[in-house]
Amino acid sequence: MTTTNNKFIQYNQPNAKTHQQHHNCFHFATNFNFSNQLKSNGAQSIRRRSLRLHCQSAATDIELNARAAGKDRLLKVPISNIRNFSIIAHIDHGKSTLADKLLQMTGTVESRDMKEQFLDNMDLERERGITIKLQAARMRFIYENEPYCLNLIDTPGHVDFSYEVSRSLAACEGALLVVDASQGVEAQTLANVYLALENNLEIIPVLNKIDLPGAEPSRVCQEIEEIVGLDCSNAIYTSAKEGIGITEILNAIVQRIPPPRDTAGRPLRALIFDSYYDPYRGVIVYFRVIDGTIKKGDRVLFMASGKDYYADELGVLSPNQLQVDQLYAGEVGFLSASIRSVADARVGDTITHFNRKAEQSLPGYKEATPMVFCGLFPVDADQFSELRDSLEKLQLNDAALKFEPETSSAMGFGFRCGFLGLLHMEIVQERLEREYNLSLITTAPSVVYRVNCIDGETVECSNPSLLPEPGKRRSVEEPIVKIELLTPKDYIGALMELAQDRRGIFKEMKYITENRASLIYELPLAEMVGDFFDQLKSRSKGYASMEYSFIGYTESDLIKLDILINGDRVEPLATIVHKDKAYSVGRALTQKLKELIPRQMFKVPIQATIGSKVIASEAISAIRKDVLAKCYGGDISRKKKLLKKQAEGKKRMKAIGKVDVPQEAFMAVLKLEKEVL
Ligand SMILES: Nc1nc2c(ncn2[C@@H]2O[C@H](COP(=O)(O)OP(=O)(O)OP(=O)(O)O)[C@@H](O)[C@H]2O)c(=O)[nH]1
Repeated sequence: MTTTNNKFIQYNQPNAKTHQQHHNCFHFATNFNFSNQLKSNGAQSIRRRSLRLHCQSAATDIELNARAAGKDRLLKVPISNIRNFSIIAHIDHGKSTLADKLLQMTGTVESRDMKEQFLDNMDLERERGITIKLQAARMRFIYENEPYCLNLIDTPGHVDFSYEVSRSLAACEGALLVVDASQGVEAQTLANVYLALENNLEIIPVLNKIDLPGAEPSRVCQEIEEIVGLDCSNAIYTSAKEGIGITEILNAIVQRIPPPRDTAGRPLRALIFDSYYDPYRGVIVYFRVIDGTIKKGDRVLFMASGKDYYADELGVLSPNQLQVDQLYAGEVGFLSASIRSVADARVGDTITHFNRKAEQSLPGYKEATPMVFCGLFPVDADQFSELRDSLEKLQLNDAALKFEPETSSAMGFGFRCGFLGLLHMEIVQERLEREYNLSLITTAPSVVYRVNCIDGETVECSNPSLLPEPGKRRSVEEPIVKIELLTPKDYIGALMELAQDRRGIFKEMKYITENRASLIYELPLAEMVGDFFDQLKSRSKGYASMEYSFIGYTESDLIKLDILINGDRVEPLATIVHKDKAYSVGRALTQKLKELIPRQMFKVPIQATIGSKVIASEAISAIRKDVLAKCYGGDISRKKKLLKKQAEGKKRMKAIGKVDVPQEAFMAVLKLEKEVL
């Protein structure tokens, strides 16, 4: 890279080293990181193939122009020609398809080998069809014969990661609000728009999927105006799939989104919006320079973690990493500095110079707080140390993952792990099983309770089996969330019933359009962990959407329900329930366990208890070996003798026998019948 002056930056061809390093990065990312650039295009690479065919026949002048520009990695733009933007959308409204199309139209992504590189690493995201982590891509676009640099900062599409969404929005000046024209505004669209408005972003409404027969872009425009209060007179109608309206979007980004402010002379402040761990280079930090400039080799300080490093590598994402010597206010790039764990360079932290510190860090930094906990135990006890190593490796790349050893007489040695939410939990579990080949038993997720003890101490309890005895506790508080449900009016009743069943407290209902209503409830997080979302979807035939945020702790009448199998207390099956539901949950849980635990050679009683009081009980009858099979007809006394002998044998087996409890049984509490809850 050569520098001209502090407003003009020129990037030369990437050097061979960068390519090699980059290749390594992708290769190893399979094991340690499936996020970031992998997502950038990998998840959509299959779709992209079909898009490519379309493009070949429908290339416009602008597209060809942009493609030519994209091939040329030389980039020299003044700050007034930089645009930083994000795409916000509800899941499945077409954000990834559109991002793909933008990359393609600007010639940023086109070579086939790159697709192949991306292709195989994305199993988890591809299967789930969701964006898990964010990433960024730099595009070059020619507008009125002038080159522009458009930085797309992607956002994850799930509420578990809303903090990351807020940080990536804080790194932008504008956002495309993509709404499916056949569906309309959904809860998550709303939540993300509010985040964008909080960050003062210029929002460009984009009505996608206009190729669908059911698309009603003008109705949806009206809906956006009514609900969000956003002027939609200049909304852009697109079909990301068919490549319609893409050029209009690129033009609008240049015309409507303001360029970054030129604050290159100030002390350095760069906002981290993503980071991931690369086993060779350490943590790779993605950031947006808000103020000042950063040079390769600079000694930088991460203000929240207090750690300092020398920036060994500095570069831009196009979307492959290209090294540069310097980045200025307004630009988006990456750095690596042999950082050992993402915890040292967290999303939301501010990078400044060690020797010329910024006075204040950028606002909005938050530590990730796990909301949901569960126990992870290796099926094979020998895998305990492997499990610990794998969790440590995952943690290098995931600052939100927490874990500590847990021992249980029923399960042996394992770990109690904390996650941002249920999706985060599932991702970690799946990665442990797929990438690290571990076979795990997972216990039912629990939230963190706050127990006020009689001795004045307050303890946090994320493991139901460790809830202090009733005699020791004064009160128990549980986390409460505020949920907003958006639903067509036909399902209001069904959803109200659901929220009320889950101890929800009704707060507000309003019709946002003639046909759709918004319902606001406050309800315990514990009631949402589990099948709440599935229930929401099934009761609304898939039409309702939801968004939630944590609001605080509230005292509740909670008790611990224990489960005894064959007379033994099984700690991982203990659960904390509201007093009013204890009996019905106890009954349902014992029945469910009876279904799930296979029959043994002996009779197995299953009991639910509160303290020492049994509140429900079931029994799994024994498998009876047909000891009479060999007695053809004949003597009754001989038969009786054989049966008696069998009964004695079984008694022995019961005494020494061990019940095999399958994995599903540990999740039984999440699968209780609707009427119980
Ligand atoms: N008919 C039609 N389908 C589209 C269009 N854009 C996207 N889709 C389809 O809609 C589905 C969801 O698109 P995605 O791009 O994965 O949606 P997303 O918003 O990125 O979803 P997440 O990654 O989960 O956040 C895919 O099956 C796309 O092929 C469009 O313009 N028209």
